[in-house]
Amino acid sequence: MKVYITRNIPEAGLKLLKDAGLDIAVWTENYHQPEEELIKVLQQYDAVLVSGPVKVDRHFLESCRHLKIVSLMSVGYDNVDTEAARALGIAVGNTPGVLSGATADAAFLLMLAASRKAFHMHKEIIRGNWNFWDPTANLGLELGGRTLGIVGLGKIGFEMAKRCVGAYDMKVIYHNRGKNEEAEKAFGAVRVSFDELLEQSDVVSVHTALTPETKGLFNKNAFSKMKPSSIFINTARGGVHNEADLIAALESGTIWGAGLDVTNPEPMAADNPLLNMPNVAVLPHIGSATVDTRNAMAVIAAKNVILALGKRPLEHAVVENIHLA
Ligand SMILES: NC(=O)C1=CN([C@@H]2O[C@H](COP(=O)(O)OP(=O)(O)OC[C@H]3O[C@@H](n4cnc5c(N)ncnc54)[C@H](O)[C@@H]3O)[C@@H](O)[C@H]2O)C=CC1
Ligand SMILES: O=C(O)C(=O)CO
Repeated sequence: MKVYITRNIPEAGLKLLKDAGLDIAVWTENYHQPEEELIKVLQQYDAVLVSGPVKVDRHFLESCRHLKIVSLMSVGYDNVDTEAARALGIAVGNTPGVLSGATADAAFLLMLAASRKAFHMHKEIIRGNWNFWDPTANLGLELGGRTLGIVGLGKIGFEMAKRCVGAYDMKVIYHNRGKNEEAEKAFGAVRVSFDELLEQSDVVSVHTALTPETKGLFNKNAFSKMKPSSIFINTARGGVHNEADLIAALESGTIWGAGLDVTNPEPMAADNPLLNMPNVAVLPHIGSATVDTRNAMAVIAAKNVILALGKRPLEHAVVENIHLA
């Protein structure tokens, strides 16, 4: 059986695949393989491990209907047409849980960096602008006892709440599809409407999946309901906020600052105005990028491939394997 990997993955995952006797090939070029070329290559493979931003749409899936599994090395699956995969009998796996702590760390880092203008200060030193200690310059915001509003309180949102409560005793409110009893018990988190969350939060941190309902959720209307002293954090997907509206909200002082690990498009252009705003911190989608987490993600993604090819249920399924033994 042959497995194609769309971008090199940690050795722990490769080893599992090799030890299972699978024949593997990895795309190692310094650019993403063009979609049509990838589809052509995949005609020779039984499974694909998607370890990069590949658009697994209906055209892709119909062109690769022989695949037993699309194994994502990510928890997010907004790049996959899951309805088409289900209809075509192609299993889809993902890697939830193991990346929650690392991604919440990135959200926490962005919150602190934006609140103290840290990335901007770093650039100012490089520019030679560290002149003197000024009692009225470079002032940031403190987080102690403030209100954290989490939109999408699932696994990563929970870890973010844990950090903010532990470090700053922040009050947690949340907006979610369902009640999160564990968070209510652990942090006294209170479920509120989306508008209440916007109006009451000092920090709004987004942790939902990108879906038709959450696409562009943070637009001019949403930002207008936030406090002028508030900070917007997005480590979910860039499509959840409208970038032009975010820039306008920051420029007009409608909100105070922002921290982004995800943008739309990715990569962000080097001349994007957000990169020159003092109260904004941007990272290049590195939420899950720690050695331990990427190893763990690679292992799950590899296991899902092995399970699908062995006609067994996946460890983590977005679309379950219908070809069970
Ligand atoms: N920056 C990065 O490197 C990473 C980003 N992510 C993103 O984070 C997202 C969340 O991951 P997890 O916490 O593991 O997922 P999860 O499924 O545990 O949590 C998502 C939460 O959002 C809620 N939700 C979904 N639609 C909603 C809506 N319309 N309104 C309110 N709440 C809604 C769900 O009920 C759930 O509680 C992923 O889908 C992915 O896009 C994940 C990992 C790394
Ligand atoms: O897992 C995801 O969804 C990511 O964005 C990368 O870890």
